[in-house]
This record gives sequence, C-alpha cells and structure tokens, in this order.
Amino acid sequence: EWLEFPLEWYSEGALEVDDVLGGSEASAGQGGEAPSGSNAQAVNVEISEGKKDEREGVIKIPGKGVFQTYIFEHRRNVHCYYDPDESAWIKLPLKWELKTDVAKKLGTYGPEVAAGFEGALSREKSIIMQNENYDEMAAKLTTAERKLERREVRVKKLEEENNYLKSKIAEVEELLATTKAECSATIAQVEVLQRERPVTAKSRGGSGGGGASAAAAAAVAAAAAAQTQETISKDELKKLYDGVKSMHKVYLQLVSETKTQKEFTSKKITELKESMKRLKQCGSVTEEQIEEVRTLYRREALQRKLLYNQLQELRGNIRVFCRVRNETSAKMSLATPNDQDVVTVGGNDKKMFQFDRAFGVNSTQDEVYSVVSPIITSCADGYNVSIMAYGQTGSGKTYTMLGPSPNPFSNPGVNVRAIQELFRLCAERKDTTDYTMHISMVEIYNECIQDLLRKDVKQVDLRSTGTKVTLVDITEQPIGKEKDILDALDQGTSNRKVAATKMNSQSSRSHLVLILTVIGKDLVTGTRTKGTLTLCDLAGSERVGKTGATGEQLAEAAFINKSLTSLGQVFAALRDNQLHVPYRNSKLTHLLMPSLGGDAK
Ligand SMILES: Nc1ncnc2c1ncn2[C@@H]1O[C@H](COP(=O)(O)OP(=O)(O)OP(=O)(O)O)[C@@H](O)[C@H]1O
Repeated sequence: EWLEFPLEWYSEGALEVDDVLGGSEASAGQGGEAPSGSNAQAVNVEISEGKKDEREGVIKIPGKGVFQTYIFEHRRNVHCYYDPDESAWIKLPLKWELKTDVAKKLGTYGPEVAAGFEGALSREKSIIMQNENYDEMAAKLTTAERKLERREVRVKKLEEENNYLKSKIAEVEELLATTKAECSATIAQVEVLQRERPVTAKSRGGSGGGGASAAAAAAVAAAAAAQTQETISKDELKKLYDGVKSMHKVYLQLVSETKTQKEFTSKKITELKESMKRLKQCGSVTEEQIEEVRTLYRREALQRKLLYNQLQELRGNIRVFCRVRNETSAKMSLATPNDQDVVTVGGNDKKMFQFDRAFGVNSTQDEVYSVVSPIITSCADGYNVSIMAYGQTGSGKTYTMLGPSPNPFSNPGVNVRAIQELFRLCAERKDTTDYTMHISMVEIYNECIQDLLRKDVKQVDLRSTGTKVTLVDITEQPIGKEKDILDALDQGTSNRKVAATKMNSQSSRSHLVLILTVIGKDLVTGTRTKGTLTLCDLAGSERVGKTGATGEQLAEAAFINKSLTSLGQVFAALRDNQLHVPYRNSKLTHLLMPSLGGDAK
C-alpha cells in the first residue's frame, strides 16, 4: 500500500530532482535510507549506496529532506519513497515521475503497442495507462457517470422549478396589470366626481340654503358619475372610497409579493448557473476518464485481434481439407479411415494423403462449414481470407461452395453460411463497430475476367500497385441483409450461365470468384479496418490428356491447367517462404494475391 503524495507539499516549493540525482546529499539525507522495517520487506526492495539501478532515484523535498526513491516492478513505473515520519511508502506525483529518464523510457511502451493501429499515444497517457488498472478505471468511470446522472436529474428539477416560478411571475404580473388598470379607472371616476361636486353643491345651495352637507355633495357626485343625473349618497361615496383603498392595499401586497418572487427566482437562477458550471467541470473530468478508458479499450481490442490472429496462424495460415463426394453409382475410389487421412483405394497401389481434416461421404454441409467458420472472424477483424474449392469436374465443388443443384439455398454451402456468419458477427459487434459490406462476383474464363453482377456481363481489367490489386470498374453491390446475398448470387449465377452459352462453353469450365469486402469502423476509437472474404469455386482440375479435348476445348483446358498449376506454384512458394511468389503467372493467382500472402488466411 502506498500513500498518495500530499498536495500541500507542492506549495512548500518546487521539487528538486536533477540537482540531487546521484549527488552526495542523497546519502547524507535525513530520510534517505530505505528502512529494513516491515514495510520495506513487504515490497522486497533493497536500496543502498553503491547498488544503483535505473529504478532508483533521489528526491529533495524542501522542508522535508532528501529521500531515495524506487520504482516497483509490479506497477511498472510508480515512483515511491519511504517517509520515516509517516512510516509508509509515498507515491510520487505523475508530474514528477515524468521528469525521470526511466519514466520517459517506460512511457514509450504504449506507442509501441499501438504502433500502426491508432497513431502514437502521448507519453503521459501511456504512463497513466501502465499505472492504472482497467477495473479501477472502469469503477472510476462508473462513479463519474453516476455523479453526472445525479447532476442531470438535479438540473432537470431546477429547470422545472424555474419554469414554474416564471409562470407564477407571469400570472402575478397579469393580475397586477389588471388591478392597476382597475385602480386607475376608479381614481379617474373619483376625480370626475370631485370636479363636479362643487357645481352640484352650488345648485343645491341656491334652492335649499347655504349649509349643504358633504354627504349630499358626495351623493350628487356619485349620481353624476353614474351619469344618471341622480344624486349619490354619502354612504355610497364612502363605499367607493373604501373599495379604492382596499384595492390599493391589494396592489401594494401584490407588488411586494412580486418582488419576493423575483428575488427568489433570481436566487434560483444563480444556483442553476452554478450547478451548470459545476456540471461542466464534472463533464470535463469525465471526458478525461472516458478518454483513458478508451485508451485501455483500444489496447484490449488490439490485443484481442492480435491474439486471435496468432491463434489462427498457429492453426496454419493455409489449411487444406478434403471432402469425399457421396457417390453410390460409381465404384468408390476414396476412403477416409480417420478424420485426417484419405486413402485412394482404386487401382493396384493404395496411397495415403494427409489433410488438416478429411470428411467422409456422409459429411454434412454444416460439418464442412464448421472447420472454416473460425477464419470468418479474422475477416471481420480486418484480415483477408480466402476459401477455395478444388477438384475434378463433378467432384462436388459447387455443391460444397454454393449448395445442391438446382436449388442451392435448400442446403446452402460455404458461401452463404460464411456470409451469414459475417452478418451475425457484425450484429454482435454493433455496439462497438459499424460494419458495411459489398459483394462482387467475377468469373475467370480463358484468362479473361468477367463482371457477373452487371446486366451486360463485361470484361474487367486487373490493376495492381504494390501489394494492392484492384478490378477496374467492378460492380460492388452493398449488402445489408440475407436477401441481398441471395439476390446477388442468383444474378451472378444466371449471368454466368448466359455468358457460358454465348461462349459455347460450360459454366464449370471457368473459375467463379466471389469477393466480399467488409469495412468496419470502431465506434469507440474511430479506427477503420478492411477485410475481404474471397470464395472461389475453381474450374475442374482434370488433365487435358485424360479428357481427350481438341480445338477450343483444348485451349480452354490449357487455360484452366495453367491457372491451377500457377495456384499450386504460389502455394508451394508460400509454404517454403520463398522470396519470390509467382502471383502474376495467371489472372487467378494475380487476383487472389492479397488473399494468399502476408497475414491472409
Ligand atoms: N456431398 C454431396 N452430397 C450429395 N450430392 C453431392 C455431393 N457433392 C456433389 N453432389 C452432387 O454431385 C453433382 C456434381 O457436383 P458439383 O456440381 O458440385 O461438382 P463440381 O465439382 O462443382 O463440378 P464442376 O467442376 O462441373 O462444376 C451435383 O449433382 C451435386 O448435387
């Protein structure tokens, strides 16, 4: 356990680091020697003069003395020193740590890990990353988020209160305005009456003597106000006067109430503003914490990808499986004694071939797919993956890749299942990654590449720059749901048939290549990945001599042979780690180049 560095020590003066490092003061320091007490033993560190390693340092704290420091192994660069007064190890602040050479060196660890993935991390971030542990960060983040939630609720409440008060003020102001208007009308009325009173009194004095009473005058005035030419009684005038007086009282009361309400509201607004300010500060702290967790997440995500890739590489970047076709009419010439070996039993000599996995005649589409499914994850992770079916005409390549004829989707093969798996993965990762997918479909016939997703099947050129190979103007159909794949496969297959008829050939005399591009955008880090899944149903591999083909068929067979031989040469070169891999010997291998070499699967 370490104690945190007390903040008040900062105010006692700057920490002197460089001056005392390695200086004589270190040994003469007041608290310099690491104690042999239980604390020191607990962390199993010996610090003594003469035995310096790069994890040792010296710190001079004004007012405290000179101390030796040490960086502990199990927390890569937490600098600590033993304070005899506290009888404890004190963790030095990160700002100080960053000044030391060893911390600078350790600080480069993060960028190394992240190199080529997310740009360089700042040294400070990287050090924080190494000091903090993921769970602690997550707990901190949760606490900060809860705080933020509570503050948001409080702000909402204050806003509601504020709105209520505003409406109250509006009501009171309206009432005030009405009362004011009524008061002014009444006052005007009274003034009119008072102006007319002497005239009325005079006229009454003329007829009934000079001692006219005030009550009579008021009555006359009231009568005049009523514009009925009738006289107004003193009582009525008094009533009127009292009414005005009480109204004035109400008016004053309302004014004071409004004033109180206004004061209350402005106090609440100030409170609200302060809350908002605090919330903003709290928001920036949370942002920082989120950024730290994001950094950790990046590292975790990268590590997961690297580990998964390592696992796939350990299983083999190139894997070969054999499926023996279920054929009852012909004499069986192949047997699968176990799940790795295939024995040819036709003819006189038996031969045994070994594969990564061999499937017997009763194998299902699902079983076959299960061995290739793990590499689909690699494609979603941004690697290039290719799956191809190779074999003689009629050996079951199309059945395995697409499905049974004429209704392949009744028991779909590797193609559809692989794309479905990609959809599943994308849906599973939707909270962290946004995926988009495109599909292209081409066939290679007599060394010409045809775009099968265009209405007017068109020949396309292959262009390569460095290790990048592109098909110029190829149709790329976006796919977002299962129906899109079926539609694209349907369109491509029927176009292939039409093209084959035009060329007076058979569709199985060409290589069918399905290219699925998967682009992923990490929603947390913004990192983009691009993986391709290439699915090939190769043309039949029979030898020209055996088929007895002539003329155009011979030329066709020669092209197929050439490309399949090139494919064999490429695999041989990759297996032997040769410097030169002859990708450009055929259109097929050239097109597949990004999906065969490097870290492709
Ligand atoms: N494992 C299997 N189970 C049942 N039927 C199969 C199996 N494999 C192939 N078939 C059937 O055998 C026939 C030939 O298979 P498919 O067309 O797949 O061979 P292919 O190797 O693609 O031939 P091509 O080179 O001519 O395209 C088809 O009718 C197919 O449905």
